[in-house]
Formats: sequence, C-alpha cells, structure tokens
Amino acid sequence: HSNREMWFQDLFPPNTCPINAKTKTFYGIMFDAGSTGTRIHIYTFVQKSPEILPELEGEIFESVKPGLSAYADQPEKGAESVKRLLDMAIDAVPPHLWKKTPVVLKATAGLRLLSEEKAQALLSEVKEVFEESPFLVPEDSVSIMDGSYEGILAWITVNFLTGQLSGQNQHTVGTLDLGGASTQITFLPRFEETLKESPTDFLTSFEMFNSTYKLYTHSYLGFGLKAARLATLGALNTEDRQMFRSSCLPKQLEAEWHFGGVKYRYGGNKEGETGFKPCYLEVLKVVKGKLHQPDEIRGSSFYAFSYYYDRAADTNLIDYEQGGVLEVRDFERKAKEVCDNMERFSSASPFLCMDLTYITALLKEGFGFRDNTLLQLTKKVNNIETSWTLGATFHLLQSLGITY
Ligand SMILES: Nc1ccn([C@@H]2O[C@H](COP(=O)(O)OP(=O)(O)O)[C@@H](O)[C@H]2O)c(=O)n1
Ligand SMILES: [Ca+2]
Repeated sequence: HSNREMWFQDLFPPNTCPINAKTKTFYGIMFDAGSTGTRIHIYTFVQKSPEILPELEGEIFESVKPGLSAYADQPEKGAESVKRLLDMAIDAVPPHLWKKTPVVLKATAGLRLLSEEKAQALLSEVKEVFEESPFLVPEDSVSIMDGSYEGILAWITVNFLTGQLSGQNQHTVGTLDLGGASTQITFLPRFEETLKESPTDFLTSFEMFNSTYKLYTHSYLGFGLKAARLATLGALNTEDRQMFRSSCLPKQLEAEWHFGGVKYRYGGNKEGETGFKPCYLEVLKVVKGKLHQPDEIRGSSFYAFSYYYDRAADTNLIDYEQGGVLEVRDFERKAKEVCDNMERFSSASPFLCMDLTYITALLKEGFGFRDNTLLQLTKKVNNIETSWTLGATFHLLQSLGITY
C-alpha cells in the first residue's frame, strides 16, 4: 500500500502527515515447498506506532506445480520454478525495502522422502537463487522443516487468524492438515491425561506472542493423500514396477502416475470386486493401528484444510469459496456414494473413491474421531491462507528482531 502513503505525502509535508506519521510498512516472504507444489506467500505488515504490535495487512499468494521433489534429478530446473515466483516479490515489495525483506523457503514431506543427496542439491540451487536476489537472506534460509514445526506453525496461523491468541478468553482450536506426502494433527491438550499418555515426542512447548503453548503435535510421514494412494496400491517402498491394482479404482482403468520423480502404473480390479466395502478394507490396512489416538480429541471439533478441503469441495460437500462445517460421517457417506457409483464419477479423478475412503479411514480408524466430530473446513480466514507459512513468518520476524 505504498500508493496510499504517497497519496498522503503529496498533501502533507512528511512530518505532519496525520495518519501515517509513524506508520511503518514491512514485508516477509515465505516459500512453502510442498510435495505437490511450491507456493510463495508475501505478507505485508503495518506498524502504526512503536508501542504496539504490527498488524498483518495482507498477503499475496501464488503457486506452481509440480513441487520441488519432482525435480529430484534436475535441481536447476527446480530452482527456476522458485525464481519465477520470487520475481513476483520484486514487483510486490517497494525497492527501498528489498534489503530489509527476509526471504525463506521451507520444504516439507516431498523433500523429506528424497535421498539426502538429492534433497541437498535442490536446496543449494534454491539458496543460490535467493543469494542472487535483492532480498535479505537470513542464515538457514533454505531448509527442510521439521514435521513437528509444520503442525505447530499451522496451529499458530489458524488460531491467530481466528483471534484465539489475543485477549483473555482463549478457546484455541485443533488443526488437521492433509498434505500429499504427510499429515499433521495439532491441538492444545486440556486434560492432564493427554499429557501423561502421549509419547513425549508428541508434546512440544512453543513460545509465541509472549505466551508459551504446550501443544500435542505429530506429523505422519507417508500418510499424506498421495503417499496413501501408493501405500494402498502396495507401491510404496518397493522397486517393483508392475501394474498395481485396487478395488478403489474404476474396473477398466489402466494408467500411469508420476509422484516424487517416480513413474507408477496402476489400474482397477478388472475381474474382482470394486466399491466402498472392499476399498475400505484395503485402505484400512494402511492406517489401522499406525497412529496414536489421544482420547480427548474424540468429541472436540477441529479445523481441517489442504486435501480435506479440496476433496470436500470437489464432491460438493462444501462450497469451494466459502468452505463449511462437516461431520466425519459426511466423508464416509460421500465415499460410499462415489465408490459404489464409480462410472457416474468417472469424469472426476479416478482416485476420488480411494481418496475419500482414505480420508474416512484416517479420521475414524487412524485418529479415532467419532462419526459426529465436527470439522471446520477453511482455506482462508479474512482473506489470508490457513497455512503454516504465516506462523513461520511470525517466528522469522521474531528471530530477526524485526518484530513480534
Ligand atoms: N497454501 C496452500 C498449500 C497447500 N494446500 C493444499 O495442500 C495439499 C497439498 O499438500 P502439499 O503439496 O503441501 O504436500 P505436503 O508436502 O504438505 O505433504 C493440496 O490439497 C493443496 O491444495 C493449500 O490448500 N494451500
Ligand atoms: Ca503442506
């Protein structure tokens, strides 16, 4: 909003400008290198006076596909996709603030699954792109993020945007993130039991906005939606490149799929069974007994985003723009409808039945949610993406002493 400032400055000499006299605008650039895409978030903050915390004014968001991990064997090309997004920031941030604007990229599950060597090659190419840009490049600006931070930072974002981290009555909400390669669950335990019964590495203390939060969080690597497809097909962690078949796919289907730089062949059960029942049994093998089930979440409601949101919107369970509130059983109802009528949904993704069935099994048998657990599906709050990137930007500005 530099235009607005200038508009005032034309009318008033610099020191008498009535509203913007002490107003300081600054920016933070955060890249989300996810397993299915790379995204840039350019946040604008306004500090109205030195005594009060700056306000988040807006966000510019753009994304590209595929994600960095698809360039495992061409790291320069991967870095190029980052550069194209970074060029947007050159236009968005006023030149006199470039040097003060930090730029950071954090990669998630896609890079966690690559070999150390391939991941490092990608990260160092990206680092070079950053170094060549006019922005502030902090130490450790390009890295793979720890899974526990991914959950915590998304929780911070959602609870900040919904106003739960300020004021007296804090009723924080738990968050569910379903990515391509990993999935996160995060909440603030209210019961002593939860603290006692959880594995210690599921509990993390985190300081933000002068408060300490002891959160329950875990990132399950390999339990993202796309990784779960491979696990269901039996194609995960095997060198075998046969045709993988599933009762969750349309009978006559035979196709190819690229994920994490690997090509897979998959198809339907030509002669065998298809539909919700056999599909659920297949998917159950992937989740049953694999996740920790904290008792206290069974009845509470959660914010859910990423693939929970996308698949709910794809099947008209929610409005794509508005989001909405669902019960866990709504996903099951929709999974049955799609899986038992695959021909009717054949114009959609061939994986729609498998995806909805996986989401159902993950929620019910994985985390142990009840059928009537409420899920608030949200993509944006006040026009800001519900992504871990905002929490990460707060943390970054805090560590650089810029603010927060
Ligand atoms: N800013 C963002 C980033 C991802 N997503 C969603 O996150 C899912 C993909 O997850 P991802 O590519 O970040 O994968 P992970 O690396 O998190 O496993 C898709 O459903 C995207 O639509 C989103 O809704 N908004
Ligand atoms: Ca993600």
